[in-house]
Amino acid sequence: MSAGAGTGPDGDDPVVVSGLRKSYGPFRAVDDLDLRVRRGEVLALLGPNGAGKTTTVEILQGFRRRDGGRVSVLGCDPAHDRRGWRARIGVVPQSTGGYDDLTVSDVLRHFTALYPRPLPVGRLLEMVGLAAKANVRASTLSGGQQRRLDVAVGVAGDPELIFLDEPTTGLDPAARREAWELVRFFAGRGATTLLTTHYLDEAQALADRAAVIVGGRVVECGPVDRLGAAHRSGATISFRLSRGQSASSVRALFPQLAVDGAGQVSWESTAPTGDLGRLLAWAEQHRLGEITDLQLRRPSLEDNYLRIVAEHTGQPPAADLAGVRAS
Ligand SMILES: Nc1ncnc2c1ncn2[C@@H]1O[C@H](COP(=O)(O)OP(=O)(O)OP(=O)(O)O)[C@@H](O)[C@H]1O
Repeated sequence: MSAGAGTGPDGDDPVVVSGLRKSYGPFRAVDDLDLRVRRGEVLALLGPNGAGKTTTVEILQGFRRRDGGRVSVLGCDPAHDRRGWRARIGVVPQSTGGYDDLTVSDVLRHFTALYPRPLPVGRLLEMVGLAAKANVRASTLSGGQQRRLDVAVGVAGDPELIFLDEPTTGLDPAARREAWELVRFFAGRGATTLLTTHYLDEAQALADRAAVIVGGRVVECGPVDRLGAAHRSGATISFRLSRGQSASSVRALFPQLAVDGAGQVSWESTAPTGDLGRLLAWAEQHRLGEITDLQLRRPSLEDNYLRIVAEHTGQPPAADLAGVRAS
């Protein structure tokens, strides 16, 4: 990786954004957005369609002008970027291609020539697993191979900061896993990565932290496994009633529970250990033996994400819409 990131008033953080604003006509697409990406981390940018992710990222890359706010990327303002600054960032956009009749190695020779300290073409080919395709026309590559070439192009200059925009959209499961390995590979080299994705499993697998953008601002930012922790209960407890069994006695213990038409009982518990203890004592008292399908489920990143988005859009989470809540 290239050395020499400057340390300025924002310390060593490669990306520092505060109060960012951008409107399209009367519509405010980015509205007082704050964000920090720390050196060497993978930060996932999450948010529903139209939340303002692409607008923000393109401002950081110097491809769009902002209306207001402060932006520092590798110590520089992207609105006044210099050639040297651009060479230190790598961009893998959502779709590239269009390499026509060039071979894979021609494409990489072309892009590496644009940088002062590029990675050697042979090295790039090996990194992305395309060495065997070096002399093949890029236009004949499969979708997954094409995406790997896109990644190689994006990192040709050995960047300190990599922007990955939905890197695995359209890839089959095996190609997705390979793309993940590439992200890990560059993270392992010390690069900082800003990953935009709609896949929560991808964020979970790759990111150190995640920022959720809703309505043009960051509404939540933190370690992926703690996202939304401040706003949610501990776990969902569920079990199935036996045939002919009534929920009334257990409802006396847990008034918030819901029972669906199939006798599935569930409730959100803020104290799951205590609740489980009381449930087991209830089962013992009623001589129920085994409790059918007893489960304690911690919220997944997806549950937390949907809840955060719901809180900030006023829409119920999709999971609640799908589930049967009434008794
Ligand atoms: N050039 C433009 N002119 C007018 N409106 C735009 C323009 N670019 C984006 N918008 C609007 O700004 C809002 C934010 O768009 P943006 O592409 O930044 O969202 P996003 O979070 O990247 O969405 P997605 O997840 O669908 O890619 C959307 O309502 C979009 O329609």
